[in-house]
Amino acid sequence: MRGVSLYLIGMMGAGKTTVGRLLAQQLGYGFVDTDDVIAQATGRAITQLFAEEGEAAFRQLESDVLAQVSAHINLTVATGGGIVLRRENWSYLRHGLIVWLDVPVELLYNRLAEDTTRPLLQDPDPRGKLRSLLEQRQPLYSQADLHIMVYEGETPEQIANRVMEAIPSVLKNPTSHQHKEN
Ligand SMILES: Nc1ncnc2c1ncn2[C@@H]1O[C@H](COP(=O)(O)OP(=O)(O)O)[C@@H](O)[C@H]1O
Ligand SMILES: O=C(O)C1=C[C@@H](OP(=O)(O)O)[C@@H](O)[C@H](O)C1
Ligand SMILES: [Mg+2]
Repeated sequence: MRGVSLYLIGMMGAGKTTVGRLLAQQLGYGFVDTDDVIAQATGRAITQLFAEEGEAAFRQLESDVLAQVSAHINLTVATGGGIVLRRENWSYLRHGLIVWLDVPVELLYNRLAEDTTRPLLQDPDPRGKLRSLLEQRQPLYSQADLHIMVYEGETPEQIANRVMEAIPSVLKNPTSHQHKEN
């Protein structure tokens, strides 16, 4: 990887935080979760931030955090599912290798049905909400460097292993990141 950071994108519940942690261990990288950084910096949980400041304020914080994180190498970064929405965020994500964890809506729903920490899913029809969010975001997620389809029953370890195996096929030519060696 030569220090190139990994950015995990995908829907809420896709496993970015869980798989990202494993990938950081395997790569010997640091691990950053943009939601955690925001929560620590503000002293407020994501749900509380959405309720008190609104989504727009959260998105601004998210961009600010991503901008700072993208200055570093040797990181695995778990992003929030909506990071793809702002165009400016892509210029930061492109500092590293972008991996889309693509998980079917039914699986996302099963994982998050009892979860109260995703404010956007506090909706009378959470399954429909997941579907409409995915429909809106799919064209954005598909701009990732690596598309990992996740299947029912796969463990986080198995998914992390598949990401590791797929990385060499898309690793950007190091000469595009660094000066050519003489
Ligand atoms: N491969 C998996 N199989 C089963 N459950 C998973 C898997 N990956 C993550 N989870 C669970 O799904 C939920 C969402 O995972 P998380 O890593 O927080 O996703 P994200 O950060 O993409 O929202 C958590 O409860 C987590 O334990
Ligand atoms: O999809 C989204 O817009 C969001 C996803 C969440 O992160 P995860 O993708 O880690 O659940 C969190 O950033 C916030 O609740 C908004
Ligand atoms: Mg997460």
